[in-house]
Amino acid sequence: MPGIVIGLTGGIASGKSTVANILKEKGIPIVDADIIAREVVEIGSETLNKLVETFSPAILHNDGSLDRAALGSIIFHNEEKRQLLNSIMHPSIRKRMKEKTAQYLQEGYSVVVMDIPLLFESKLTHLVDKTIVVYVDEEVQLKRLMERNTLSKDEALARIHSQMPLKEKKNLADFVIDNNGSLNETTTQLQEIIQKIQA
Ligand SMILES: CC(C)(COP(=O)(O)OP(=O)(O)OC[C@H]1O[C@@H](n2cnc3c(N)ncnc32)[C@H](O)[C@@H]1O)[C@@H](O)C(=O)NCCC(=O)NCCS
Ligand SMILES: Nc1ncnc2c1ncn2[C@@H]1O[C@H](COP(=O)(O)OP(=O)(O)OP(=O)(O)O)[C@@H](O)[C@H]1O
Repeated sequence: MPGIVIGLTGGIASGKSTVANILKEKGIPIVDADIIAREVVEIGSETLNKLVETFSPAILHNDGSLDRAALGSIIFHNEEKRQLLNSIMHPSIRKRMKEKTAQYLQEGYSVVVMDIPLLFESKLTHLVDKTIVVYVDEEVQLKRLMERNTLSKDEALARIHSQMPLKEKKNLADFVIDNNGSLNETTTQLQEIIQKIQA
């Protein structure tokens, strides 16, 4: 019986990693796009060199590593530059995500989760069998993002508005987790969804 691939998505700071960690504790492997996005821009990588050519060496720290805050302040305030960034980074991220997912399925896992923030924006739903959206109200999302990343309201809103509205994603999902409440409430919803998917 081939394994089921679940696409986990939501909005920035909506709780995808929090949900992914609960799944990890259940022994379900997670293929995390954000982690892979860090791997593909390691010092000396072709992708990082392309980013420097495109956005200038101002996006590097003195040690040659990517200054994530510097690049973020450029692309989250400029749609054209964000699309340019995506065209440079997404092919290698997507390739590596597919490889990791295929590897877990080959190892015999019955469920594999792909944690992809831009699952719907990047039209990647063909890679997964079922989708789960982690939903929060925008004011909760804004508060949690500002607190977690110590961002100004303006910076946090720029990031939130660089993605498809969560209300839209909610309507596209096979399953929705309402993460406005406690971690326990989120865990209960997740357990019910996993039981339905594995049934
Ligand atoms: C711009 C970067 C360097 C900022 O790094 P930073 O450490 O501040 O953020 P981090 O990587 O933790 O991402 C935080 C969240 O931002 C959102 N986000 C990231 N990239 C994008 C993007 N291109 N468009 C919209 N939202 C994005 C996601 O919700 C992500 O979970 C980084 O976000 C990045 O490399 N983005 C491009 C890769 C990408 O598109 N990742 C999403 C894969 S689906
Ligand atoms: N149910 C909850 N109650 C309170 N705080 C929460 C809850 N879920 C998540 N958080 C907190 O909100 C913040 C964002 O959660 P998390 O990092 O899981 O979101 P994310 O969707 O993975 O974010 P990103 O898009 O940046 O990857 C974190 O500080 C997390 O601890």
